[in-house]
Amino acid sequence: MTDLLECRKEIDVIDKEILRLFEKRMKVCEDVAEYKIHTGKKVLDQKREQDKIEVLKESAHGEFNELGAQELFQQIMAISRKRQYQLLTKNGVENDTKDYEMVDALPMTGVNVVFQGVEGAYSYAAMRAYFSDAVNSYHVKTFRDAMEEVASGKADYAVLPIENSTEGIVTDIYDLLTEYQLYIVGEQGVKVEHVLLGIPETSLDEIKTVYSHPQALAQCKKYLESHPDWKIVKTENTAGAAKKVHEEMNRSQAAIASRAAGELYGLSVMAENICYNDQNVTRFIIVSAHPVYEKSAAKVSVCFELPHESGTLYNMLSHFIYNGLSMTKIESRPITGKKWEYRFFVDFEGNLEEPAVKNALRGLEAEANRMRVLGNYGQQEEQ
Ligand SMILES: O=C(O)C(=O)C[C@]1(C(=O)O)C=C[C@@H](O)C=C1
Repeated sequence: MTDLLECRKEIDVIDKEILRLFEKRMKVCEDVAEYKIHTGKKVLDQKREQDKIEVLKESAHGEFNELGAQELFQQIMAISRKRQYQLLTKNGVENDTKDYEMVDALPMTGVNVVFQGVEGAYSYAAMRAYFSDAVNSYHVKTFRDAMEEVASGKADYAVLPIENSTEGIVTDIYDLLTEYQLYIVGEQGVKVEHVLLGIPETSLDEIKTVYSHPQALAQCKKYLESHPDWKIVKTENTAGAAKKVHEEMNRSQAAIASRAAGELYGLSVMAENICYNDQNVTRFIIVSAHPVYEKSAAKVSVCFELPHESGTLYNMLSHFIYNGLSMTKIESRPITGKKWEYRFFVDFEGNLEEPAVKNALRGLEAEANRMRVLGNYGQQEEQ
């Protein structure tokens, strides 16, 4: 029988040799980086990598080692690229974020701010919480309209809901973010406490129809399930539902919306705390046409598409891990016109000024099919 200690000793010697050769190889890669910095040649050369893998596989013995060699050298070359991205950053080679401008603080007074919905909507509450009273605010009917207002320059900022802690992401906003060349410059959380609103002095057994936005209906689904005979009707926003009940003055109608919307439209609260999650918060983003970020910005949002190949997502995420960046969120959305292909949205902690962030973005930019930095915003969470 072979001796384990002997085997381990032999492995230690081999590993030392592998490490010596790895470091030797990395030194050569640094020379390659220098060449690429001077010539502007791209770090990633897929053809060269494929050719190398083929040659190495041919030299390997047996199927198992062929696959092993492929995986090993793919990793070695991925590390080589990451070292090269670091050197490019160190040498001040510009990347995709070169148009981003850092500011001490965003202009917040005398600006035009658009939100979707009507007054009394949660977007309105988010707008009020984020901006001072010194802004000119107005509302539009749809999320797309809000995006258009910013894209055309009529509004400086739009306030849009992107995620709810109970129901998850607002998919329309994710899709619109890829359609419009706009930037996330801020975020605001709003605690969402839905109530059932009706005509004053109406009782629950008079209700036949309940109006609200699909997200609010979903957040209150347990409550609605306890009233199976009610007809549920979707509206464009919660405050709009309250407005409708107020305008139609029909005692059989009720709306699910905020207490503030009820006050605005003179409706009574018929049931409180009807959302099944009492930690129900909606996160809103502040969108601008200008790629700016505040000095204190602590969160980066990116989106990218990937080739339909095994391991591509793993490779992309390795850029965050390798650069010590903490990923706080990942989402995917189907790409229209490309069946079973997805666009990924990742949030991670950092500021565009940090070398680690620059390195990771450089890697994503070079290795994803399409990559865009959606914004750098948000404050560091208080400890
Ligand atoms: O040969 C190059 O151009 C390199 O940058 C070196 C290297 C490697 O490590 O072998 C790394 C990245 C390229 O995608 C291809 C190969």
